[in-house]
Amino acid sequence: MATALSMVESESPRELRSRSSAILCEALGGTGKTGWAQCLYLEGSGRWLGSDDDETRLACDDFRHPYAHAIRSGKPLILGIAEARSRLDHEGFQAQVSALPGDWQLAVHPLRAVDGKHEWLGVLALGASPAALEWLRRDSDFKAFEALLCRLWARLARHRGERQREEQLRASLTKLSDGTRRQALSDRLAADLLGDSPAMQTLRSQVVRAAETGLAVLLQGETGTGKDCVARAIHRFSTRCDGPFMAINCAAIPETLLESELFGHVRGAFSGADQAREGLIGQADGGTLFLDEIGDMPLALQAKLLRVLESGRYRPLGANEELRADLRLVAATHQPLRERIRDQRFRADLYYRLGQFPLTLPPLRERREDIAELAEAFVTDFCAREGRKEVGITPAALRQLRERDYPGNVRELKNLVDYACAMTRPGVDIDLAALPGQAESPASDPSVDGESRVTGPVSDLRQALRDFEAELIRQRLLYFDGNRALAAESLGLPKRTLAHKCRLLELDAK
Ligand SMILES: Nc1ncnc2c1ncn2[C@@H]1O[C@H](COP(=O)(O)OP(=O)(O)OP(=O)(O)O)[C@@H](O)[C@H]1O
Repeated sequence: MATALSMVESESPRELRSRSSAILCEALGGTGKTGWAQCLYLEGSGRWLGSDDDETRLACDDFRHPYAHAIRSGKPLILGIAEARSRLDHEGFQAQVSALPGDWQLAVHPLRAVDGKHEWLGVLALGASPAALEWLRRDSDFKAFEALLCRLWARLARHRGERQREEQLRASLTKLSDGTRRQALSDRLAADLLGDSPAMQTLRSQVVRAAETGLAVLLQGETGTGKDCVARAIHRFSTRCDGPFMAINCAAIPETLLESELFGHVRGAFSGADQAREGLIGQADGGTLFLDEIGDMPLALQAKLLRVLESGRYRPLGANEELRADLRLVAATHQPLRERIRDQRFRADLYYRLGQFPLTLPPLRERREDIAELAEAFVTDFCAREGRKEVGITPAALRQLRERDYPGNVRELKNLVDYACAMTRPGVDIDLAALPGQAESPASDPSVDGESRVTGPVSDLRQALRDFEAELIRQRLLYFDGNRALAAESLGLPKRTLAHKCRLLELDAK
């Protein structure tokens, strides 16, 4: 009963084999010195037998060991150890029996399931004196033991097989659902980060991956490629989405103010600090801190930022105590940070810490196929913003947009489309003439006639250009109701240059 219980309590075929071998060794003579027993298992493919104790593999069609004979005949066999040593020269088998006394015998019992399936399980190898083996074979308990072993083994093996299959299924389901979930997130992201080019698809799936982790993300890309959009998306798709998203442009804030903006200060920390103020690091606790233009951060602050990233601790200006903040950092730059490191203007250790998950945003020139989708979306946005009926873009204008260069990337394209929308009569499709720099094209809007035509025969090119320039600026000023800032922006000119031209051309704002 104790033997049966010990076998029944086995939780795996391997454990059952080990317990059974120990029980048999003991039955054959106590400590194992007078008996040897081993259960070999038939590997899943049915091609070889293996031992739990070592790496031994014994092929079932290799008759240089006795197990192949027992499996082949389906019957137990018995042979003297001395004979086995001289006749059966399989290396693995010889290693098994080399330590057994020559006057012992080896009994091999093929084992198969005793249920309807009769699957082969393995073999039971017993070494002992002929008398001990004879006694064992005659013992009715041994038959019961063998039957129990086969029954339990088959059940455990099947159960295990099912469990493994279940685990595999679960794993593949998880994988599948992970994949499906990520795809769904990527698709959702496509509503904000437009573009169907392979580069944008890759970027969106990287954003989803980055959002899943808590790693610091470094966004690198030219101006206007969408770094700000990506930083916000990473926050929105992360587990921190309910926490704050704090953003700061390190280039836009004077060096002296940047530290207190980031770290905060206590009352009286510096002259004018009549109130304590929490910095952005503290405010971003539980959320995301987005540091734009990180390449412009002064070296002294870089060291302090590194400390925040390494330890989660920071000290507000003038404070004695350190505070803790749990935040994810997303940093962005259009600068080649490696060059800044070479120039010793950026810390290499911070660069590597920031770039735990580096992401590079492709410039628009490398994904021209996205221009049409972007332009159409920007027209739709404009119409919605201005409460206008939705319009399209003519094929000629679209072709022109695709062929242009955009050093300012998507931002430049967006501004251009906004301008073209503004220059087009409501309800009319955006045509070539509405795009800046389209002097020779027919105008879709009478208001831009003056911009797009050089009238009369030209006998003096300089004068014609001056007239054209004056007319163009006059029209723009009219269009923007005399607002020089808007007119200058729409012409890609600094405000001061436009003012200068107005003076030269004797144009007034009104
Ligand atoms: N893939 C995109 N789909 C839709 N809009 C985009 C995309 N990429 C950028 N934009 C738009 O272009 C403009 C500029 O984007 P953003 O500010 O994110 O660029 P940036 O790389 O952060 O620029 P900078 O380096 O100058 O700060 C924004 O209006 C943004 O909404």
